Amino acid sequence: MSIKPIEFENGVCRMIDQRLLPAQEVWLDYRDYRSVAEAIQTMVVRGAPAIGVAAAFGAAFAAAEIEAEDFAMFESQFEECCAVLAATRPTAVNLFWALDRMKSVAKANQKLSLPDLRQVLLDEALTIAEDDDQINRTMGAHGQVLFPDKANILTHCNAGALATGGYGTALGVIRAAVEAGKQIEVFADETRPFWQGARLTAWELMQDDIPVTVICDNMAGYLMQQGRVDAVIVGADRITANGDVANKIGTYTVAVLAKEHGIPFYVAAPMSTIDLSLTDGSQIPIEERDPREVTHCGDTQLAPDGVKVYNPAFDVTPSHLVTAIITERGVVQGDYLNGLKALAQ
Ligand SMILES: CSC[C@@H](O)[C@@H](O)C(=O)COP(=O)(O)O
Repeated sequence: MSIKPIEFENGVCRMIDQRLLPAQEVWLDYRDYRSVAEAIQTMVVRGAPAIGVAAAFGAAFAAAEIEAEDFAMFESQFEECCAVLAATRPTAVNLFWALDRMKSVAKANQKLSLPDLRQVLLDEALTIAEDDDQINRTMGAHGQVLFPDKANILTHCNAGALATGGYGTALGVIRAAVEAGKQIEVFADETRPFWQGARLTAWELMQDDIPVTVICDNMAGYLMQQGRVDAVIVGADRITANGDVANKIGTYTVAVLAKEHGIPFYVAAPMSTIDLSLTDGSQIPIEERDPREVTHCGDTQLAPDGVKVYNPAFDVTPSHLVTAIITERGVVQGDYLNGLKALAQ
């Protein structure tokens, strides 16, 4: 069993507030697209696929709020609402993928009455959510064969059930290995500044009784040097046509360390994270977030008042450091340019 961070029932979208985990398990109710946009921006919901699922429900709420006499009028208002949702976070391409899918579905059903069109859009959001869970299970089955029994696996950030429609990408592969009967130990980087590893990965793996040890971000090299890491697996926010991978800040550092120590570095991501419109990682927009995430931990101040802060939320790992990319359509190794293109066809 694994948690689903986004649920929908009786016209209400419920999301577990990931800012409060693991100390408090609070579910928040959403009924309109502006508050969904705020939930994405403030990281109530986070993780590339989960952001896509939330945005799809946001778009469905927007459709329910729009009053229009014809499709042209509906479409222009719908696009404005989708632009509000799209402006929340720039790096994870799943956000734009989900909104584009909702806009295409609206266009394809433009002959429907407004109530029917609203229902079709809500059904599409529900499908995006359900499909994501299934995609992750398929990805897990493809990826778990890469892990030997008794493997110690290092992961960065949270690419688990909490970051998706369910089951997880990187943690989905780990779950699948455990379900296949393998004994797996996980090292979770704490993942400063938002602590996705210490707070979220540790919490969800403990819920499923998968052994996990939290380490500070600067401990990964020491562990690798001691031969205590057999493989690294992470998720992705955007993968470009040549296989460059944007993921949580600090992922690049882990990939360089893995290369130095001859440890395989795997990336697990659904096809909706692959952006073939970008040739390489230098074109990926990198989000910069509030300096307070660096200077404070909750209400505790960690750095002097007024100090200059730089807070990029993601970095790009060049494809030559990536051993394989695991998707629901199969595993690509080496020639990412042709391999990813072939999977996308
Ligand atoms: C399956 S999630 C993959 C990535 O989205 C994840 O590793 C990550 O970087 C999340 O960043 P976040 O800032 O928490 O949204």
